[in-house]
Amino acid sequence: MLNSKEIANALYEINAIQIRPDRSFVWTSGIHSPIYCDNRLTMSYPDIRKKIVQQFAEMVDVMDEKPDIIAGCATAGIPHAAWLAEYLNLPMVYVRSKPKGHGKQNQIEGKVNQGDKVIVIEDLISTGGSSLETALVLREAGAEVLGVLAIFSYGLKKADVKFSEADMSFDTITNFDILAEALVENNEISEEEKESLLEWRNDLGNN
Ligand SMILES: O=P(O)(O)OC[C@H]1O[C@H](OP(=O)(O)OP(=O)(O)O)[C@H](O)[C@@H]1O
Ligand SMILES: O=C(O)c1cc(=O)[nH]c(=O)[nH]1
Repeated sequence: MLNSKEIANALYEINAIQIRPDRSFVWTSGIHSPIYCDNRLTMSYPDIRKKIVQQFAEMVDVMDEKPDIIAGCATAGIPHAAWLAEYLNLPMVYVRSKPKGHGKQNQIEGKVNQGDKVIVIEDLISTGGSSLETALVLREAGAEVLGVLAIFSYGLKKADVKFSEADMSFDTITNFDILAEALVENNEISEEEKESLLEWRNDLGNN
């Protein structure tokens, strides 16, 4: 069973979550945010990264189709993809955000054959732009992308829309609603501050 709350609490405990009410965090999409979730820190905690891999493995286990390859989304998805590929004893590739400007000009590093079934691993989904792009690059290369799995999602409606328009599925271990509740339980934010963060997210998702 997915342990969404345990992973949300773990992110809080390793200080992966920072709050700035002045919205001075700038996301990759250009959005100015009052919160930043730095899942890269999980690399430094073997117990937590092992739990994350186990959660991903459980998600793969219940999928109708099984992957031939695990793909990492550059850069923060790459280590988790590597650990999952190792755990499942599967080949791994990673996908750059754009083709390399020298050498072989690759965007996909590693070997993907026509028709290979691939699962994309990402650390976090905000607007979904980065992970969906990774999945589409693999699809364009002839892979059958079974879906995107990520540690965390903000639950923005625009990400849902984007994925559904591309006929791509995604799932995450934990999400913003669960994290916000964990922050209240840990006395990091008040119930009112939680409501205000959720309202900010809901407004953002619809714009
Ligand atoms: O869903 P999105 O709106 O695309 O946002 C999420 C992306 O943003 C972060 O990556 P970042 O661009 O900071 O690069 P990194 O992975 O190299 O750290 C994160 O790791 C995701 O890849
Ligand atoms: O959208 C982003 O760029 C983003 C948000 C966030 O909370 N954490 C992160 O690593 N990236």
